[in-house]
Amino acid sequence: MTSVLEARALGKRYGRRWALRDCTVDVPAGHVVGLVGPNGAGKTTLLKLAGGQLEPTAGDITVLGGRPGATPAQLARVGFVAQDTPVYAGLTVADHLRLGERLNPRWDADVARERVARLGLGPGQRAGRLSGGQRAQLALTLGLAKRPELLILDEPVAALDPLARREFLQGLMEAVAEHEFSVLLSSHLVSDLERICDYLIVLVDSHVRVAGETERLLATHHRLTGPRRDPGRLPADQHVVSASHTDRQSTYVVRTDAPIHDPAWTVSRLSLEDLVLAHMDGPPAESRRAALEVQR
Ligand SMILES: Nc1ncnc2c1ncn2[C@@H]1O[C@H](COP(=O)(O)OP(=O)(O)OP(=O)(O)O)[C@@H](O)[C@H]1O
Repeated sequence: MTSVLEARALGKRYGRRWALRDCTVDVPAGHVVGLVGPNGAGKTTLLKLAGGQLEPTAGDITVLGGRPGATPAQLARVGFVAQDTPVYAGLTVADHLRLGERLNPRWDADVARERVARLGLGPGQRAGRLSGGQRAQLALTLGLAKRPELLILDEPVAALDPLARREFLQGLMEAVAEHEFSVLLSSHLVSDLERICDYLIVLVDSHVRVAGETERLLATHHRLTGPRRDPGRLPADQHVVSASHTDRQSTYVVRTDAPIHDPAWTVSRLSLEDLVLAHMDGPPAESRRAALEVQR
């Protein structure tokens, strides 16, 4: 199956600072992909590289098998809704739909009209007078009516109240079920991502910390609690994601494909939020086994 997003050693540098570095990831098509990470981790940078708004400084990126933004045909296959729900304040809802139709060769006018009617947006209303939630819905409508194979959404629900957020995500999921396209969206709200995403990418400090199908990630991450133990004494196939210790007790989050039989450990599953937080908290991979020594 074609990859929706394939990056090899991808990097973007602003001046001397890397916003994204050594990013290697291969996401199969047909997923709703959540991109999560702390402020400044490089999420918007990765999304803009995927949308063709930025050129890489290093490495390669392909989206749906093509170079992002390289040709009009490639541009037509990818929808991009930027972080600040970009609509034109002076234009009406109907103006936006006309503009969308003019600019997008695969424009689906029925989808646009039906969504606008369902949302109760008046065609004559100016976008500048809409609420934040309505503006987000209008931007989503434009993205959906473009009928992309991949829809990229940069923090689409950040400004929305919980109800508007739920409606927005429901609308997105209904559209995905109906038209079967891939979605790549960033958010700080892991509970929202947990509801709608079946694939997750965690970015930390401009690097991909972990990526994979959420079910698989949940099945291969475990919390181990037991008598204090040095990370060097864990089996080699247990990759330490995060660790904390008291004088007597150690708690590890580990990633492993193998079952854990050690009777010294109490083993528990993680929620997706715990899993994300463990990766965001944990030291970089190269220093994880030395983590206990550093803390002493
Ligand atoms: N145009 C720019 N010029 C210089 N530095 C930039 C520019 N855009 C982003 N950066 C820097 O690149 C890094 C990654 O930024 P990016 O916006 O991709 O992060 P993010 O994960 O989307 O953050 P947030 O969650 O806060 O939106 C940050 O350190 C940021 O300051």
